[in-house]
Amino acid sequence: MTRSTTIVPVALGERSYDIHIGPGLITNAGTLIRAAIGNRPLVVLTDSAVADLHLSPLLDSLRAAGARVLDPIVVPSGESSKDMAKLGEVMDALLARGIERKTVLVALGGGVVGDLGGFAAAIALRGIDFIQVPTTLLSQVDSSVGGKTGINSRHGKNLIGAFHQPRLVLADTDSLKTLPRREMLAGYAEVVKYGLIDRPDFFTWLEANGKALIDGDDGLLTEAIRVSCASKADIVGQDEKESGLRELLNLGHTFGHALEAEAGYGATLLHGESVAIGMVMAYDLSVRMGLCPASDLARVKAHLASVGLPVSAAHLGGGTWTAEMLAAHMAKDKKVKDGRVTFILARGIGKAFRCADVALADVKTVLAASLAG
Ligand SMILES: NC(=O)c1ccc[n+]([C@@H]2O[C@H](COP(=O)([O-])OP(=O)(O)OC[C@H]3O[C@@H](n4cnc5c(N)ncnc54)[C@H](O)[C@@H]3O)[C@@H](O)[C@H]2O)c1
Ligand SMILES: O=C(O)C(=O)C[C@@H](O)[C@H](O)[C@H](O)COP(=O)(O)O
Ligand SMILES: [Zn+2]
Repeated sequence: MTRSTTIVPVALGERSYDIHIGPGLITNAGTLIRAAIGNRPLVVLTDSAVADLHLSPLLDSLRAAGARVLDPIVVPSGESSKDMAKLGEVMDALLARGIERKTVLVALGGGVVGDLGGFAAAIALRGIDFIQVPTTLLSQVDSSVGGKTGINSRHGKNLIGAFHQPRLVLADTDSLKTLPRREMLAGYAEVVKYGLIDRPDFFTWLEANGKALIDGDDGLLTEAIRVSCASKADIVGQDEKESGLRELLNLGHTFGHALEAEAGYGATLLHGESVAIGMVMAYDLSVRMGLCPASDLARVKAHLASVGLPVSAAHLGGGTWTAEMLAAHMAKDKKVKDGRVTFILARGIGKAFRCADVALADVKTVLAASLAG
């Protein structure tokens, strides 16, 4: 049986790169990396869970292609590794290995390793190249593409970081076979996001095929990853540094990041879960503002719930969270301009748009409704 690879280009002038999507890419990484960037010293950053599952085949492949491979750097799994202390440890480990400007960091893992590693690469020796080898659905459809890198702060999500594009992305669909179901679902929320932003036909396709792809149907998964990456590449290609259009990729995140901040960046609430709840809130807000048909909110909610994603914040915080607490986090969003948060709202499925003219009272009503379930 042929195991074919799909390539999605990201067109960014001299920072352009390819996203390879398909099976067997980790075992073939050495050849693909050499073809893309030549024979350069490599250092792999990964997390402890991914190291146990996928690090050896990657290192074997890099060495077989003749690369000089420095000792890998392994951080603990999970969102808590996206912090200043861990960044310091990674920087120290990179410098201790004697990296040079031509050394390339290879981030093997989910969005945490990609965001942390990408930021470390952006600042090490004032910038070294990096390659993304995403191993979660979320990182294959979203975080490995587009060059947003960074860490969390006690002031909020991803508040410290840099735009730094990878030189290559290798999304090995075989790696998803070891991914826990909860993580598949979290990644699926970001897949749904693309349908809701501007691809209504994709959302309809997901309504029909979502469950099967989460269950691991290879063909459907590859197609969903391809469409997601193409959607993101299209937007990033037009607005690399988020001066406008790219803000659409934040659908559900203004609310979601507030939930994540309040939850404390741990396993209680995964990023994708917060995005699912946040997208429902964004549609709820759009309906309450008279912008979107209530039937579209119902469709979004029904689909997310049907695959097993959370659609309200009722289960979070043990009844102690308030709309005011969450609204305070939102004031630190990166989309704040002149003190006003730009919200990503929708006129329907696949009709997302940016809106800075939102009343705080409406936002608090939506938050309170979600907390009440
Ligand atoms: N830069 C961006 O554009 C962007 C986009 C979306 C999300 N993000 C960020 O990505 C992060 C979330 O990424 P994530 O959902 O991939 O989480 P993650 O990196 O924490 O990975 C999820 C869990 O799955 C494990 N894991 C990873 N690959 C595995 C595999 N193949 N088999 C078994 N276990 C595996 C990890 O060890 C971890 O425990 C958040 O910090 C979010 O803010 C960034
Ligand atoms: O790439 C983007 O742009 C996104 O907004 C993608 C999001 O899914 C992602 O979670 C991103 O990290 C959020 O960015 P932030 O700038 O709001 O921190
Ligand atoms: Zn996200």
